[in-house]
Amino acid sequence: MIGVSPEFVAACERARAAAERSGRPVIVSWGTPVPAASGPALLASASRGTYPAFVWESAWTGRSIYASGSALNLVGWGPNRFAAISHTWRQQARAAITVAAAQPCLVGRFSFFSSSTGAASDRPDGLMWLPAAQVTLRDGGEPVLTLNAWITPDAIPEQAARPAAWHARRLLEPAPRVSEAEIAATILFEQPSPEGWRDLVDEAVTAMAAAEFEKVVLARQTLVLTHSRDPAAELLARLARSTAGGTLIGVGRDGEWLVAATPECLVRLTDGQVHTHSLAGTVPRDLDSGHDATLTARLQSDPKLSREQAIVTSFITNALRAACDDIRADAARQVVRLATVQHLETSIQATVRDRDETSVLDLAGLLHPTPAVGGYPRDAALRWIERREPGHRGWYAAPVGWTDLSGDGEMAVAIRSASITGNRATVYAGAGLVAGSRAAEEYEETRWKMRPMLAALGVPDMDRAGATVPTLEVR
Ligand SMILES: C=C(O[C@@H]1C=C(C(=O)O)C=C[C@H]1O)C(=O)O
Repeated sequence: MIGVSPEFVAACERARAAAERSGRPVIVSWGTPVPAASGPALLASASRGTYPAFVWESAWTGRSIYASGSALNLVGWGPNRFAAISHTWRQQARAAITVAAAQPCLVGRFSFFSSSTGAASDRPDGLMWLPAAQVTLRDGGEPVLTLNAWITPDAIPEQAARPAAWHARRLLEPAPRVSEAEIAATILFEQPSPEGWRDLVDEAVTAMAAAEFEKVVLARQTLVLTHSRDPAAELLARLARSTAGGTLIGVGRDGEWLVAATPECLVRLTDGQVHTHSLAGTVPRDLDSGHDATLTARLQSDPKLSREQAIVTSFITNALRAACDDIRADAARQVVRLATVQHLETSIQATVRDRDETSVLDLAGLLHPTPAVGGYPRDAALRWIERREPGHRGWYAAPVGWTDLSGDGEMAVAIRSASITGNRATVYAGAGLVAGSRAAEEYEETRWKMRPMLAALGVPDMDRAGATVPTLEVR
């Protein structure tokens, strides 16, 4: 049981004095190792309830973050939302007071599209926040609990320290077990319908034949009614145990959850070094290893899939030029194998030119959306998506992640994702279209991509169920 740590209260008093001197509120963070904390328990604690929640289990860096509550929200609107939040965070970070083992970070997510005028809808296009309490786990390291507060000149330290201590207790106290019971969920509808999908793919292929654009990613949504008591917590627990693969993400804010198990990293920044990849081109997996290898060979040799992925590589290397030098794309492409699909991947590295002025958020702003989820040329493809794709993308295929006080961090692309409100989940998947794409094949591809999320939600696999329907032979 954690009370309000006297050391944190003392740090809040220091921050108050600093805020009084400067006339501006100051971030204060205090940290302590919590050796007994475990990933699955933290996942369960962070994902229940209605408080601001952030869960991150990175497949790329091995870093996990479990966070509860918010000490400070940064909201941004419009196409400039990444740079605006980055700028404000940099100012806050410069004055921040960190004590002991503190590892504060800003966490959150962005929308795929932005309102051009700002404040056009009630949901900000970008929302990142400093959690009240967070536990960070790194491969091989001890879990560290960090308490954060934003201290104004007139704050009373004992009071200002309380929310962080309360959220820390919530994170570290054992949560009730997430139900392991068989779950069930029902598909309500698909958007667009299979026929609508066919028409849209044909329309996109015609637009590409008329050279309006070279590639566009068309997405569809499956709306699911879940019968879980706590859908986000149960879904995250199931995805963590499943073979879905990728980085596990849960973002709970304002009564809505974004949940993803994504293979796609938008960008990572560590000490001025940029890591990213172009991930595109898809074939399914097969349980039979011989057939699986044949599919991999097709992935590596099909000129259409190669083209789809090369467009992404060249876009990323060009976009990074605005802030980076020494941009290198690996000569050899890799294959990323997931539970139901496999993709082509090219690793890309670069060095940031001005470390003081470039955070992982600025880099995300340069890259989003890449042609892996938007299209190429970008503006023409995005205009087509906005006009023709039914339903809003919301947080789907958009940046989500974290950044620390130095601007380092990880941003993922929220694909293989679902958004959950109450007992309704919307599952998203898209497919890259180029000249020669066929509607039926692309539809199948989106079904494979949705499968792990639908399975974790409890939607039965109708293909497999069909195979087990008993048959009576009548004579
Ligand atoms: C758009 C999605 O995935 C993207 C599209 C891919 C493709 O078209 O082959 C492959 C990987 C992702 O970059 C999605 O999963 O929703």
